[in-house]
Amino acid sequence: ADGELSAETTNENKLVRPKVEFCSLLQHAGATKDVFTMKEVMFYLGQYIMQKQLYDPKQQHIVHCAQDALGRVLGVDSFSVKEPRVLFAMITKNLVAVKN
Ligand SMILES: COc1nc(N(C)C)ncc1-n1nc2c(c1C(C)C)[C@H](c1ccc(C#N)cc1)N(c1cc(Cl)c[nH]c1=O)C2=O
Repeated sequence: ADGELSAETTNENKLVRPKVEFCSLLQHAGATKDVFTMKEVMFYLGQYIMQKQLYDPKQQHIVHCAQDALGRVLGVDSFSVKEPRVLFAMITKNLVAVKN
């Protein structure tokens, strides 16, 4: 059904190449390469969010990113970490699949 996460997207071993601005954001979180697995993308984004404390102090599953490069890259002012479909949809717009 539409809105279903494609197995492709959520396959954490899938190799992807982040677009330029997204890649510099991952590098800000410590990444040192330009091809990642989806699992690595989620790890570095998670590190970025925690390091910059972008989560809401009260509702910690909400990430506020309107004033941050993350918001520009994902195209939203805030999101919930409890919405995998929404999250993967925003993230995959910034990735190009790597043919291997
Ligand atoms: C604000 O978030 C948190 N705050 C706290 N505090 C104590 C304040 N503890 C844990 C989390 N937290 N929960 C989840 C995640 C985190 C951290 C690593 C951001 C990750 C995650 C979420 C969003 C992106 C993006 N852009 C990347 C990774 N995540 C994941 C969500 C999905 Cl859909 C796939 N993989 C994940 O790791 C979760 O469920």
